[in-house]
Amino acid sequence: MSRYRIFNTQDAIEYAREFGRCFSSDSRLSAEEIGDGNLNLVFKIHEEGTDRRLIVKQALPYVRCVGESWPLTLDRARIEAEVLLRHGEFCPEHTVAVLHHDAELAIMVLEDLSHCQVWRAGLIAGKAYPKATAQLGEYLAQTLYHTSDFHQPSQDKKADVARFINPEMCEITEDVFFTDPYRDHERNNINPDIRADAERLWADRPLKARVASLKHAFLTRAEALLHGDVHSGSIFVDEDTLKVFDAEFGYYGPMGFDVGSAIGNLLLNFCGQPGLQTPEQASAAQDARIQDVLILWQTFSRRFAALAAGNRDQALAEPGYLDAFLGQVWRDSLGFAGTELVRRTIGIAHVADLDGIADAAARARCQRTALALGRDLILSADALHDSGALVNLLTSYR
Ligand SMILES: Nc1ncnc2c1ncn2[C@@H]1O[C@H](COP(=O)(O)OP(=O)(O)O)[C@@H](O)[C@H]1O
Ligand SMILES: CSC[C@H]1O[C@H](OP(=O)(O)O)[C@H](O)[C@@H]1O
Repeated sequence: MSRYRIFNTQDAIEYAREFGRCFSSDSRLSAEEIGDGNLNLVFKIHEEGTDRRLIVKQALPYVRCVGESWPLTLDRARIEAEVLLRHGEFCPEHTVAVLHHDAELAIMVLEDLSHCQVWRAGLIAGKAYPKATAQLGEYLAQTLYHTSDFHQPSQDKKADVARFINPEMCEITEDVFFTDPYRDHERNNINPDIRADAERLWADRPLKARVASLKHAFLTRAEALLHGDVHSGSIFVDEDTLKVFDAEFGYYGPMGFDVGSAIGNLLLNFCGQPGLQTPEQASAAQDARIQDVLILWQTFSRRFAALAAGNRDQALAEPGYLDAFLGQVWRDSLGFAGTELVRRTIGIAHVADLDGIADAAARARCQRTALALGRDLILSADALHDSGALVNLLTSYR
């Protein structure tokens, strides 16, 4: 019989005391449930009179934001813990630390990062984190390179592809990223003011053909162990720190999906700026987001190339191949970034960068920008040969 049960705050306190190994036995602990994501319970445990804190995260047997009508595998908690541990081997400075996990209870104990801010909230508030995009590029290069065939021995990699197969979570992405937003589906969440724009997208056959090819890449290309949902709400930052968390969608997939999700979320913030701040502030923030995208790609691609210079596979080390491969990752990233813009605007899961805009007319304008830019990125990914071409495209949306 399974030991699984849904935790309350008292269970979380006892669990943290036993497995967190940082609280003294006679200390008084308090807990609050702080989960604001779509899927899980998250408890913050605090030792009274000290600054010692831990996080206890537990998967529910269903999608939290929908309810018990959408059952969901508990194995996602094992995957999340194991992806974070694996990414932590290669990039400990930018991966949240997993202190303990238990697959049967679908639970993990994490370092507490509440001294940092969720990046999305910071970007919406107009805060600058000058190191963040280079740090994220470093995280992506380290984790994607070290779990790819450029580094992993072939048999080890295939065993890991099986270990991280994650079919149920991938199916969610396959549906909510690549399928639902391109047709009239009950799971979509569409602002009535932009319904006509969504309907135009549903009739756009060249666009849907490109989305089909991106979905096909997501279904078939096991290039590296992805985080699987690198959005700005899955990243904590402060002036010096960047830490990625929430990796339950991890699996072996195309690298451009992680890079593109990160770029897409920077661009969602770019699109929301005219509705979030004064025109002068919005203009400066949009410049900053364009720079962020460039720095992210530059750091990722340069670090990846430097790591791959020492790669083990003689055939993959053939001169010219690495450049060709990174060119493919660039094109994939732009396409996947486009699908992130579209799905966060009219699909099931939205973002505060757009939905948080108070004025309804401004919100609709920014959502239209996100849809149009998303469409453009998907359709023109193969023609945007370098970052200069991307800057020109983004500048035309300012
Ligand atoms: N390690 C952590 N430290 C501090 N807060 C955290 C930590 N992990 C999660 N949280 C908080 O809990 C929220 C939900 O966590 P998340 O992992 O995104 O859940 P879900 O899997 O349901 O999306 C985050 O937005 C953040 O506020
Ligand atoms: C019904 S799952 C939709 C959506 O939820 C996940 O987001 P979060 O990290 O905020 O929990 C993921 O992006 C899924 O696509």
